[in-house]
Amino acid sequence: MTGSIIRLDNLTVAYDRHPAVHHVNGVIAPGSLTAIAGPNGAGKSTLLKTIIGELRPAEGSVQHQLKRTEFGYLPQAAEINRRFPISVFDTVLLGAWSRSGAFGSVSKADRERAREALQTVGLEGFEKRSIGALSAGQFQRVLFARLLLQDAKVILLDEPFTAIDARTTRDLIDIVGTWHGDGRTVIAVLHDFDQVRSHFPQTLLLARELVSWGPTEEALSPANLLKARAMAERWDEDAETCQPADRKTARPAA
Ligand SMILES: Nc1ncnc2c1ncn2[C@@H]1O[C@H](COP(=O)(O)OP(=O)(O)OP(=O)(O)O)[C@@H](O)[C@H]1O
Repeated sequence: MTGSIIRLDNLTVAYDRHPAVHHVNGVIAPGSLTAIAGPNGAGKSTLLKTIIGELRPAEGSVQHQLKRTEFGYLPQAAEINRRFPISVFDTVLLGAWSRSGAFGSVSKADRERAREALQTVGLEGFEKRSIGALSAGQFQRVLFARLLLQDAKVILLDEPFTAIDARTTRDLIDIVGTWHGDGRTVIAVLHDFDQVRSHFPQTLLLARELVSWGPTEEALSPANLLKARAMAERWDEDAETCQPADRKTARPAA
C-alpha cells in the first residue's frame, strides 16, 4: 500500500489558543485501517474533526483531494442528540443525502439500500421505531447502517465501540473489516488496545504530540505507551500558546 489519501503537514490545532494537537506530520495511505489511540485529552477527537474540516488548523494543514461528502464520520455518542423525533429508517436515509441533496427526494434504489443496510446491521423490523427508543448498541448499529448507505471513501469513527456490548462490537468490527476489504480508508479512535492489536494494522499514538505512527505492534510498544503516559502527565491545561515542540515525522502506512 503506497501513496497518501490524507497528509498531515505540521498540523497544530488549538481551542482559543489552548493547544490540543501539536505539529503532527504523516500520511494516511489509501485503503489503510488505522487506529488513533492515546490518553484522555490527547487530541484524538480534535484530530478527526480537523481531518473532516470541522475544525481549522492553527498552524500547518490537512491535505487531500476529497470532497466533504466522500468522508463518512461517526462522532462520539455523547455528541449526538437522540431526542430528535426521527425514525430509524429516516436516520439511515440521511446517509443518502449527498446523492439526494438537502431537499431532493430519495431514490427508490437508496430506499432499498437503506433496507439492506438495516439487515446488514441486524435491525430488520426496526424501520419505524424512533431513534430515542433504541438501546445504545442498537443506535450504534443504526449509525453504521447510515454509513453503509453513505458509501464514503474515507470513514472516521470516534470511539465507535464505547459502551457497546461484546456481540454488537463483534458485528460492527466485522463491518469495519468489510469496509477495509472494499478498499475504503478507515480511521477509528479507540481506547481498547486489545481491539486495536487484533483488528487495526496501523496505529497513530497521540499525546497531543505524535508519539508513534506505524504498524500497530511497534506503535504500541511498551516504550511508546510509557512515553505517551509521561507526556500526558506533563500537560499544562492552561498553556496559553502553542509551545514549539520537536517536529516528529510519521512513517507512511504500509
Ligand atoms: N470545544 C472545545 N473547546 C475547548 N477545549 C476543547 C474543546 N474540545 C476539546 N477541548 C480540549 O482539547 C483537548 C483535547 O480534547 P479531545 O476531545 O480532542 O481529546 P481526546 O483525545 O479525544 O479525549 P478523550 O479520550 O477523553 O475523548 C482537551 O484538553 C479538551 O479539554
